[in-house]
Amino acid sequence: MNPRLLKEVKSVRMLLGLVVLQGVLSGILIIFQAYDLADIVNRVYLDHQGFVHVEHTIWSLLVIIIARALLTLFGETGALSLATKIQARLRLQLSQRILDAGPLYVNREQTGELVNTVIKGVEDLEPYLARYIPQVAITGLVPTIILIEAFVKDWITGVILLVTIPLIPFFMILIGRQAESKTQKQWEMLSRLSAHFLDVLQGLTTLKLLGQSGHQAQGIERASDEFRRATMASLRIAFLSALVLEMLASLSMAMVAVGIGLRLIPGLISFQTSFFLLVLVPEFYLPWRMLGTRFHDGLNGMEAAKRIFQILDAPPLAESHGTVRLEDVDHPLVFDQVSFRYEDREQSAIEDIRAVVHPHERIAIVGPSGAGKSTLLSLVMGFAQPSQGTIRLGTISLQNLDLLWWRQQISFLTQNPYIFSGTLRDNLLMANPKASEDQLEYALEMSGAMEFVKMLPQGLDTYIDEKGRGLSGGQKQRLAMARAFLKDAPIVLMDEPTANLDPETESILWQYLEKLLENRTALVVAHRLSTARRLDKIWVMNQGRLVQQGTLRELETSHGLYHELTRAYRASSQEGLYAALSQHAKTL
Ligand SMILES: Nc1ncnc2c1ncn2[C@@H]1O[C@H](COP(=O)(O)OP(=O)(O)OP(=O)(O)O)[C@@H](O)[C@H]1O
Repeated sequence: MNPRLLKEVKSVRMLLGLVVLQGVLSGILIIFQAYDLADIVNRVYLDHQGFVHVEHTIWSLLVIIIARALLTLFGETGALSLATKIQARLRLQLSQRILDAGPLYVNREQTGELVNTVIKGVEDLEPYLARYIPQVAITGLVPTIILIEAFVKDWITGVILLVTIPLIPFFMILIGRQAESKTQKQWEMLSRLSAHFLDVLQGLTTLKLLGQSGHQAQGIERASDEFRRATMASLRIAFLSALVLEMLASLSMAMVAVGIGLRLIPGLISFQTSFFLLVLVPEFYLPWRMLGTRFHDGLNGMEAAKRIFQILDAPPLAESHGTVRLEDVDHPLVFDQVSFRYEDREQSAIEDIRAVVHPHERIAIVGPSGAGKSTLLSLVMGFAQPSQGTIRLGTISLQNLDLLWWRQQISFLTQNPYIFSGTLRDNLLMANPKASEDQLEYALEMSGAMEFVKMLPQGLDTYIDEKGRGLSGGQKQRLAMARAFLKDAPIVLMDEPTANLDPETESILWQYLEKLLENRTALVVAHRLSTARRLDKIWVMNQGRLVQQGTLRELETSHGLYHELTRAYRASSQEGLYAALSQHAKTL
């Protein structure tokens, strides 16, 4: 068993103990049941005794049957509650883990596959935890008790049982190995199918415009066909296993029956003992047969457990666990030889950045695609730790700061702000749950969102669908800005929030953004030169390095990269800016 899952199971060992105890008690009752049954048949058919003589045995049989039914009921409930307890805890741990790991981790993983693991994977654990695990313990105990009883009653039957039983686990292991690899394949195929489907959903607009939706439908069909084949292959193994177990158990039972029959005719064994043994022997093999079936039912869970613990135990993308909280953030933000490399990349995304952001200074970061601008912001937000060097607030390394506190000091505006399903009010209050109605109104006014919120039928209580469907890009940006005003954090990070908007909306929004940036420290990834010009200083990045920095005037008068950029920008479009930047950087 997966050692990590074992640890989880151990945490509910009391419950597991009760479930196994129920199985064992039920097994012991089977012996009494067989005994009563044999006694009744013996008295009525062989000794021709009347009802009065067997009445108490019939009552005893009835009590045993009812007791076994009750035990089964308790056992089932206990096993299910054992499984749901572990499942609930794993679901919580997984979501916590994914939330803690942050956006860089989620970007790295395939979202569809993650969803599949958290939802279906955890669900698949139920048959494994509730049925297979208790059955392992029951299979170890019940046949042993029956075996001892068989030896006591008739040692020849005992020997036959003892000799035939190892064949069953032997074949189970043999077939089990095959089944495991087939189930692994089945799980991979399902994950691929989920990931593919989610990919298609998220990229539907692009696919439609590229005329690729038909092609993708074929892709889904292919993935689904592969999944079907993998499922059939694992089902074939499960059927084969059931067949082999059934055959082995039947053959063994036949051997016992022949052995008893041969001795019954010459009177070497009594009828009652023979009947008792014949009723009992199938119960000896039953736990093994059930173990086989439950093993196959639980295989998906075993496979899912591997992936679940892979996620839970993956090295964190380095959330820090510092505890330092400062009075305020009016200290320089120092980048001291900062480098960062993504785990699966050879080249560093950030290379030896040395710079200082003074309090209330507003920095524009420019550079071509892939220069490392977003990664730099991620490092500041603590989504990952530098591979080398440190980022410090004054003298304190970000790693030593209490991350929760640090993130409270930061507002982040992106190109595509996320609006959660819920009311507009819910969305705004996320930034400051204690905000008063006045503060909400102020934030809406300051971000220019009031105008359109007023027009909505239910104002702030209007329900917004997933991802802010029904709102324009500019409206979403205004709401994001309102969140930033509400949060009132002293540091603002932006990944140029107006980059996707038309020039007119952009210039209106900037009137509000400038108010937001007043008296705050800001790092703004600028995709437009006009944005860069609005801020105090400009950092020019290329291939992870900070290749130039200074005020607009300094950069314009120096014969550096920025000079090239502005020339290119004036000569053509913003694409020209970045093309020139890349070209220039290569010659540096
Ligand atoms: N999650 C990730 N895993 C692995 N590599 C990544 C990841 N995110 C970014 N990178 C790589 O790191 C480098 C820097 O990327 P980054 O997104 O920081 O650049 P950028 O300057 O913000 O680009 P853009 O302007 O296109 O957003 C790139 O080479 C990119 O491929």
